[in-house]
Amino acid sequence: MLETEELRKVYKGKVAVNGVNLFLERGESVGLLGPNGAGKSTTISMIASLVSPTEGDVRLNGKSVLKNPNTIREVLGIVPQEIALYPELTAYENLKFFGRIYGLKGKKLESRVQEVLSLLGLSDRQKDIVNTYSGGMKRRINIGAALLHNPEILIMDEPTVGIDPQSRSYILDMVRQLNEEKEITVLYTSHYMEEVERLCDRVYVMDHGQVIASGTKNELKSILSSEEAILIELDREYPSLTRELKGDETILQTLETNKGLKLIVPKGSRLLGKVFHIAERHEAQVINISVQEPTLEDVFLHLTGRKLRD
Ligand SMILES: Nc1ncnc2c1ncn2[C@@H]1O[C@H](COP(=O)(O)OP(=O)(O)OP(=O)(O)O)[C@@H](O)[C@H]1O
Repeated sequence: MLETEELRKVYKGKVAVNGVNLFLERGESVGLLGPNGAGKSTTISMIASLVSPTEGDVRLNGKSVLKNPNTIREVLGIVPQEIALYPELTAYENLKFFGRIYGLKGKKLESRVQEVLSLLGLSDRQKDIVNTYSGGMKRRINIGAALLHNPEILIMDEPTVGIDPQSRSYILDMVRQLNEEKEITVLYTSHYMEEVERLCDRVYVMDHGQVIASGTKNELKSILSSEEAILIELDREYPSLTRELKGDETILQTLETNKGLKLIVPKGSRLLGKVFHIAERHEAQVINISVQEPTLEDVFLHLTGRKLRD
């Protein structure tokens, strides 16, 4: 349905996107995962015809979007990272304004605004000015603005950054519902791997302007079929213990987490006992120790040597 061909963007000599090939089949929910600065926003801005590529093209049902930018604007809803609303207008007035931009009028506009408000769970608050809303509610209206014209494809640029857990959960459920029930094709950009794991059938992993891996979640995780993670929860930080584990040749990677340490080890290496013993030697108080299957975060770490969020 939608594909990019060797998309490239250079800003004043700096390469932001470097030969990206993506495709989306109708009805799919696809994740675009990568750290800050990976080139995700630039890629989707080119897909939406908001930024012109230095090289490459975007094709919608086989036709060049560069040559016919209006074709994509009609079928695409794009949710930008920044809130783009009029703070002194009510939610209802904002949505009416955006609906008119899409050419909706009269009863059709009114009923579509009410449908979208209900989908957003904000019908009760529609007469309140946007300035009085929480960050999460503003985000929901921002999403609503992209849905008014009933798009076939929805592209979202990190729609849950910096909002409360309740709104986050609401947005994730809503995106799932739009994809599964309304059959909207979704491209979901995020640096939260757990969101991509929850929402998306297929994932592209981007870093430094390039796609470094792609596939279904299981395909990506199978990259790590020879590894597993040991999670150690500690009562506090133990720098000398961390140093020793980082220097241990049988441990592939040692990462500090907010609760303790995560060790990537060869599968079946039975290092649990040894790790426990080392912790004991450093008089570390172990609250919990467990073995975990790889996550998409681990896949990213394996491919780049870095965490998704630094
Ligand atoms: N308008 C611009 N002018 C110059 N450089 C830009 C511009 N937009 C993006 N860049 C640069 O291109 C690179 C990719 O940025 P982009 O915003 O696409 O990444 P991202 O993966 O979406 O990251 P984030 O999650 O922080 O938005 C970055 O190095 C960024 O500084």
